[in-house]
Amino acid sequence: MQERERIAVLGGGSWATALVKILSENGAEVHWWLRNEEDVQHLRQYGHNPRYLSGVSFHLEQVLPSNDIKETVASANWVILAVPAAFVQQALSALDQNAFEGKTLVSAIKGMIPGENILITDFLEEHYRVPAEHQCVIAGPCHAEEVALEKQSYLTIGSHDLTRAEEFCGLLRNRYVSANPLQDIDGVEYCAVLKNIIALACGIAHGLNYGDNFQAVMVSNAMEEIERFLHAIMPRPRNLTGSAYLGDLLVTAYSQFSRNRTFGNMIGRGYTVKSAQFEMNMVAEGYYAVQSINELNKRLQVDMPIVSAVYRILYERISPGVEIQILKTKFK
Ligand SMILES: NC(=O)C1=CN([C@@H]2O[C@H](COP(=O)(O)OP(=O)(O)OC[C@H]3O[C@@H](n4cnc5c(N)ncnc54)[C@H](OP(=O)(O)O)[C@@H]3O)[C@@H](O)[C@H]2O)C=CC1
Ligand SMILES: O=C(CO)COP(=O)(O)O
Repeated sequence: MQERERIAVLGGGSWATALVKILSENGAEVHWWLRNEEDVQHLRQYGHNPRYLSGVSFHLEQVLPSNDIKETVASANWVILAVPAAFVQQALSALDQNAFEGKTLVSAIKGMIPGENILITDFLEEHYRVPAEHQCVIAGPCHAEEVALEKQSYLTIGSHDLTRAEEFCGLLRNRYVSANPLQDIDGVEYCAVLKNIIALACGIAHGLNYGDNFQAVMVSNAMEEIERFLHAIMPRPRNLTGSAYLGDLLVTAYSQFSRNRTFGNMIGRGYTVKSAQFEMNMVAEGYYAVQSINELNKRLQVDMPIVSAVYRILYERISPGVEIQILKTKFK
């Protein structure tokens, strides 16, 4: 009999929960690290994550929840990181530098390490010596909430090593998930970071009562902004209309499930950053990412009017109304 794949999933939020569902239902043995002891106890007793996608049931012979990150990582060949970027350093702090030796690391994170302003894959290479070719990223337009409902979804697995990416695609594919490999790992990682910032801008405009006509122009201008940034930081031929680029931007910009759009909408309606964060109970990666991209762009000097507007609104307390009014004059 073929041995089961052993996969570690690190993180207890919506995306980690959705990934555990897909992987365990496909027959893998999933070692699942959650930071909260009570959540682990609840999962062990009832087979549900009490706080995220709580309607999803897990078979406990295949899903092994734990608070012990060392043991969780040591038990698996594949390690999936699904913690919001801002908490990655804290989450991994109990692990030593060689903890990931011989394993494939898969980042499901759409964010950057704040302060260091680097991608997750670069962080893993620099701090945990994980070679670039041992890494994958999960990209594509896919909300955890729709995975829970088993709605048709598409994922793109980025990796320098296409064989490894294809192997991981095989662990994900099922009745409602299609998965395809792609070599542009840095491009999809940066694009995922940027689309969250654009979704904040879309939410802000919606909160200010701008309509679909304006948002469509915002999104098409955003695609040009993303293209300029990618060309400056990681030039290579890529098809930006692909679902891991344009598709991911569209789902975040328009979906009712989008954390970033929801957060932006609250800001547009006059909430402070603190009150919007308190109200949401989930993490809008774009809030942290806009600071990193703004910092990187001091060197690159790419023309990024939407990203700059979001930065000024969130970090310099410039009025959302004023910033969107300025953008209005720049769009065509
Ligand atoms: N949700 C989605 O559909 C998708 C998400 N992603 C990406 O997945 C990553 C994880 O996001 P997602 O699952 O949505 O997260 P959620 O917003 O659903 O949940 C927030 C998570 O952050 C944790 N958290 C909050 N505050 C802290 C803190 N101070 N220290 C440590 N952990 C904290 C929470 O832990 P606790 O519950 O213990 O408070 C919880 O696990 C992000 O990079 C996101 O962009 C990618 C694709 C789809
Ligand atoms: O990246 C995501 C879906 O592809 C999730 O981010 P949002 O919740 O902000 O849309």
